[in-house]
Amino acid sequence: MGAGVVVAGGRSTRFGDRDKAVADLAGTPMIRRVVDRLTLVVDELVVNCRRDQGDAIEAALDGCGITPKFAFDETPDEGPMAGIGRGLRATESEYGVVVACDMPFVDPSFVSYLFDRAEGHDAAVPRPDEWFQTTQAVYRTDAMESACDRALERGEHKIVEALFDLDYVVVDREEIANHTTMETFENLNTREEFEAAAERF
Ligand SMILES: Nc1nc2c(ncn2[C@@H]2O[C@H](COP(=O)(O)OP(=O)(O)OP(=O)(O)O)[C@@H](O)[C@H]2O)c(=O)[nH]1
Ligand SMILES: [Mg+2]
Repeated sequence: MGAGVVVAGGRSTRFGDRDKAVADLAGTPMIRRVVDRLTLVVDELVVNCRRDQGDAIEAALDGCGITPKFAFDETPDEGPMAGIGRGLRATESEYGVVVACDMPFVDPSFVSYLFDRAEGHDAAVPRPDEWFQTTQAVYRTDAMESACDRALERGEHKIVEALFDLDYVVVDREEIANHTTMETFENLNTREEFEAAAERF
């Protein structure tokens, strides 16, 4: 097992005037759903967010299986890659799974499979289509943390720019299909998507 790093420092602009991380999704804050799935397969938990989100997220996670460690953004709004680097830096494990706070269907058994696939490499990243699912991927914590720093120094903000600096394993569409369903990657951005997803819990 390794660390779970939940990235939650976004502004939820497509969602509206509230922080989607703690929005009530069929009776449970969305981030709590993510964390409750992750705690089945990690032994350490870090939440990355802005300092002003801390109290609400801490309340949403009250009583969950693993007491979260908070890794607040040094500078807000630097993008998810900065958040990933910040979160990974706070971990103690060799490997960590990064999951966005808006992926409430994340499949714990698939996360566990990603940890196995990353062994001996710097990362295991699903690629179900042309896009890498960098916010549901396992990274060697120290390697990705420094790759994020280097990318930021180069003025790059895309998570793949950090990934491309690493020895990474691609988990392709067929391999994904053998271990989970596409639902694991579903991320909720708008209130419409959120309300439609709530019906499925
Ligand atoms: N730390 C940090 N995390 C971020 C930042 N931007 C996005 N994220 C996180 O990255 C993940 C994916 O981001 P989005 O789906 O775009 O979420 P968002 O930015 O809150 O929402 P939009 O404003 O609608 O784009 C979410 O878990 C966000 O919380 C940021 O600037 N800093
Ligand atoms: Mg965004």
